[in-house]
Amino acid sequence: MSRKKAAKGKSSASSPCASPRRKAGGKRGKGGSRSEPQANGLAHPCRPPGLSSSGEFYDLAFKVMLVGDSGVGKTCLLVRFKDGAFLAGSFISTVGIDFRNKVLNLDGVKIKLQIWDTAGQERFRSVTHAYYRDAQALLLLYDVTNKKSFDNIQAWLTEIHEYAQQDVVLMLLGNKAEVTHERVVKREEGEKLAKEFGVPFMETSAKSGLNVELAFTAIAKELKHRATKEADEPKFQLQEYVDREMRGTACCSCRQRCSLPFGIVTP
Ligand SMILES: Nc1nc2c(ncn2[C@@H]2O[C@H](COP(=O)(O)OP(=O)(O)OP(=O)(O)O)[C@@H](O)[C@H]2O)c(=O)[nH]1
Ligand SMILES: [Mg+2]
Repeated sequence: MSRKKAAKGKSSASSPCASPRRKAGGKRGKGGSRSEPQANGLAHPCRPPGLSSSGEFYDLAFKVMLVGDSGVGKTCLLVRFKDGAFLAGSFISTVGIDFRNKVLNLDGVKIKLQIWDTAGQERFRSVTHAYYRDAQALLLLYDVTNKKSFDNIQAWLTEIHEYAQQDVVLMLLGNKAEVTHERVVKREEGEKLAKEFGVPFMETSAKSGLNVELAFTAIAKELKHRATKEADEPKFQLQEYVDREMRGTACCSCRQRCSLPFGIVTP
């Protein structure tokens, strides 16, 4: 029996192609390979789940882009998330653009994130511009020890507004949060700016691992929700999810996700 026939013969309840959420449209991605994601994140509505480049199967795939000034820690954040390691030592600035894939299992659904690591240097800006329109989510970083990177956030938001998809999932991250002595941007300032622009926010540290997993998971949850939600389902509240998750594992004084068990007060 051909695939087409089988799909026709199935009831709408059992056929993934006939279900409303699977029907959501979208072009096939560039290259049109079997596992290439569509614009709405589905690997392909009538085909088995895709296979990532690392050989892992996935149900949904999304493109996430890391943006922000040079040196804020985009590459380190990605390496921490992908490999669980911190790139210490001398700073090697990204040239152009690079990407890594990671498959997450969220409530039994395998989500492939294709994460694009952009160069923060001004001279590569035109390269970055070309990738914005394909990104379904953006993580915009500043460095809490670098005021200029924080002041530039507004310019980044203007650029995002100009080049990214209108409904792109966006989150602001204040990175290098484990640094205490050289910190020049308070968490409250980051929160205030994010509120002003209606963007979810959290502080991260690629060095300590603080909130790194949470940042990517929150983005993936939002994208999954958008791709699979039924019409009457309420919107996924990204900031609420992040706040809840941080509260769940927070120590009493720093209100941040850290390795200390709940109830331990840091000095
Ligand atoms: N203390 C601390 N240092 C960090 C952290 N993340 C990155 N760094 C350091 O900051 C420097 C820049 O990090 P990168 O990840 O290369 O910065 P980038 O944003 O990718 O920079 P470009 O590729 O030029 O855009 C490196 O020396 C890192 O070791 C962090 O969370 N804490
Ligand atoms: Mg880099």
